[in-house]
Amino acid sequence: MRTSTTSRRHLAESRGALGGAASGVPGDAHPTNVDKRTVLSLRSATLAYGDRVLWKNLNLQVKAGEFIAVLGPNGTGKTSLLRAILGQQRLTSGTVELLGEPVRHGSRSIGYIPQQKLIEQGTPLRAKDLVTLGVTGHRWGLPFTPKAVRQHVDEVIASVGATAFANVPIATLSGGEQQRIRVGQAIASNPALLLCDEPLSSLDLNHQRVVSDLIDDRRKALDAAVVFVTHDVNPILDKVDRVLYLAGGRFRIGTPDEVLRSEVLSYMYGTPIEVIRTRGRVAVLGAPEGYGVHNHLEHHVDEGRRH
Ligand SMILES: Nc1ncnc2c1ncn2[C@@H]1O[C@H](COP(=O)(O)OP(=O)(O)OP(=O)(O)O)[C@@H](O)[C@H]1O
Repeated sequence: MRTSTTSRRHLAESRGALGGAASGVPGDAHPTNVDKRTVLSLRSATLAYGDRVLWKNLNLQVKAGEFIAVLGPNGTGKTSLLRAILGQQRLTSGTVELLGEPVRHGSRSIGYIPQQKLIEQGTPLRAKDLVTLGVTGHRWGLPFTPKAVRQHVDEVIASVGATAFANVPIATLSGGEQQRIRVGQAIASNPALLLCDEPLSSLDLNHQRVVSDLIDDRRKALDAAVVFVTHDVNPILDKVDRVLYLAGGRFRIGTPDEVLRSEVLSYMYGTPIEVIRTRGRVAVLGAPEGYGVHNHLEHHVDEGRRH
């Protein structure tokens, strides 16, 4: 049985998960939530490109059903973290395990939802073909799709609300419709872990809600863990159990209330940062030039002040 959001939050808080910086304090040193399956485990994980250390001594255990948001400015290594979990990027040191085994490239236990990018006109694939690819993987191209697979694909397509456009060339669909299909493709193999790389970027507010609800529904239905990279936590704030915040070569892990605080982010950025909560949204003000984020959040604060 799944725990409620409140009790899951409580569990996350009781883990005392806040901590971890480039200086080496581990983030998740004492996970006590032993009643749930550990899906993803990073231990003393460090990634450097040459002399440039993106993150160091990162410890993170993610349980089945847990929703983790990965936040931080451009270039801090969020996508590199996903690549390491996907087995596409070797760690400089430390380990990353999926369901107790070292990660390997092409694992069927991971569903990956990439950034929203419009598919080129003329691409011959139908929505249904893309979801079938999520089931058959490397066996794509077989002349014959077994009936059981076809039935499963239909169920997945129905679960993401895409039945009406299942047979339409995907390039002709809207951005929101295409992103539904990508969610369908990612969940088609019933993955234990869903990795989402800014899946809401360039979607309008309505479709951000639709797609984030879809991911969350699938998380609940599959008891899947979710690691969700985003520049704006607000569309998913009500779903997030814990945040991994990367900035300035440092990281912090904890509940949104623990991490999204002025004193925590000021320390990480090395400059005064103001975190404001308004109308259930979070705004981060004062990130230094060059960090390239959060300007859009200031917009939300302005909106709040106008009303
Ligand atoms: N294979 C690589 N070799 C060298 N440097 C790399 C490599 N991959 C990424 N980088 C660099 O590492 C840094 C982190 O990149 P990454 O894409 O992980 O950041 P990010 O936090 O996802 O950024 P954004 O928010 O802009 O998408 C960037 O400066 C990038 O140029």
